[in-house]
Amino acid sequence: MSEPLKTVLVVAVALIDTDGRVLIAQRPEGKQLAGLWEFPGGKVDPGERPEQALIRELKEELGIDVNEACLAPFVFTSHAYESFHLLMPLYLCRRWSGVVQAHEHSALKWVRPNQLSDYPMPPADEPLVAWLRDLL
Ligand SMILES: Nc1nc2c([nH]c(=O)n2[C@@H]2O[C@H](COP(=O)(O)OP(=O)(O)OP(=O)(O)O)[C@@H](O)[C@H]2O)c(=O)[nH]1
Ligand SMILES: [Mg+2]
Repeated sequence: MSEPLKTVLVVAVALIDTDGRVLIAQRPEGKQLAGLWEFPGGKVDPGERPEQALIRELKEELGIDVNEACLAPFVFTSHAYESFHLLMPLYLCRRWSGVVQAHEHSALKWVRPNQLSDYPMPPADEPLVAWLRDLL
């Protein structure tokens, strides 16, 4: 019997601009899944609430400030990677302050929901992209 996979909680967000486009960010060289496009976010630290973690990650990764009330729970993905099991809720957010900047990614892009499938994303993100396309 193989060891059970550890479940890792990662929080992510679809930031939506006034034109209805969604922000995706390219993972930098040297990181797992480098070059793939993802939703900004990251791991929830011990003792941290998911929304707190997302607000922290958005400040670190994009330099923006988000109010917790502006984070709307949307859908989640549950995906077995080789070395861990990813559980990742995706929030929607249409309001923030500051200008998005790539502090930790190699590029950022605003994309229409029906064009998200043109960008290579981690396998766990596939169902999220389908939900965004169908529900936004
Ligand atoms: N942020 C984010 N992570 C994703 C997505 N899809 C996906 O499989 N992941 C996986 O979730 C895991 C954690 O994400 P992360 O690398 O952003 O974590 P983090 O910001 O805390 O970075 P760090 O661990 O380098 O400090 C990675 O293995 C990543 O590949 C996604 O759309 N957004
Ligand atoms: Mg991250």
